[in-house]
Amino acid sequence: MTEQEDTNTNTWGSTSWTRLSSLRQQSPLIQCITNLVSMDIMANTLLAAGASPAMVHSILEIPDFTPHTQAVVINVGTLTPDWLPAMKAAAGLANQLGKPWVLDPAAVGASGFRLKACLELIELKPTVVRGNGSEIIALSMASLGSTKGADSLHESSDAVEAAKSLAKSSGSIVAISGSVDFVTDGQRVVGAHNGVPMLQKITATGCAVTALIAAFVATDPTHAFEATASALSVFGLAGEIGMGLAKGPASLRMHLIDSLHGLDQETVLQRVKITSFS
Ligand SMILES: Nc1ncnc2c1ncn2[C@@H]1O[C@H](COP(=O)(O)OP(=O)(O)OP(=O)(O)O)[C@@H](O)[C@H]1O
Ligand SMILES: Cc1ncsc1CCO
Ligand SMILES: [Mg+2]
Repeated sequence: MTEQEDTNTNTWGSTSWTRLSSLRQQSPLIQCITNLVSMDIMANTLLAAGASPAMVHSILEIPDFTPHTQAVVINVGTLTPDWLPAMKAAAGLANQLGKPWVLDPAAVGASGFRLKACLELIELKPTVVRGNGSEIIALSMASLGSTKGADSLHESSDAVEAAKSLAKSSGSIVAISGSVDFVTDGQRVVGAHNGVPMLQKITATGCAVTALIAAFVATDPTHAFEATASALSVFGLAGEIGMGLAKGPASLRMHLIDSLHGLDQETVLQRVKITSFS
């Protein structure tokens, strides 16, 4: 994999700023069917960015509620059999209504039950799939493989070929988080370089950035690739600024949310770093 000359950095800065400002103006409603660990940080990340989160996951509410949303996030991090029908109903309805939906295959390699559920959800055509390196490899190979629960045993760069193959077979944009966050549609590959390693020491930051991807895509569903890379970069940038103020993971969590809320145009234009790979 070769990194390309950095000529598009300014374009990506302005793309990221346009997406973040649209998000703040439009304040899209994002339905989150997510794991029990992630609910708080996911809702707070969406609010800080300018979106409206709603943790609505009963199958009885989906026919009334999902049509009013601008995007849906589905995360299998604490999946039990009773939640799966609601996830499928929401994903199916989003698909039918032409709304973007994003899958987070959290800890997909942990069990056959989770893997089968994720493969069934992929059949419902997510707009974007975002996982860490181990999750994308497990999902792409449809195998339990090496995993450490919700944490990754792989570098994100180890999963790029798996991500390209998953993107081609599913038609989804696939994103891998890690030291560089890669995004591919099966042909193009870009890497978002923003972020700090300490983000891994706060639970569910990956889940939170998946929800931010859904919110960015909601503001421009026809450019899901660009919106996904922008969301990953903006979240990483908020982490970098937050890290400058933090003493450890707990205060980083607070400063991450504050920094996302306070991001301004100059900072985004200057510091977003997204490059192309081939
Ligand atoms: N080594 C690293 N350097 C910089 N940023 C990182 C690094 N590893 C992860 N990140 C960032 O941390 C955030 C979470 O990514 P991670 O890959 O840890 O997700 P995850 O494993 O799915 O997390 P979770 O399951 O806890 O939600 C992303 O914004 C990612 O860019
Ligand atoms: C710790 C943990 N376990 C299942 S989901 C989750 C949150 C990070 O994905
Ligand atoms: Mg995860």
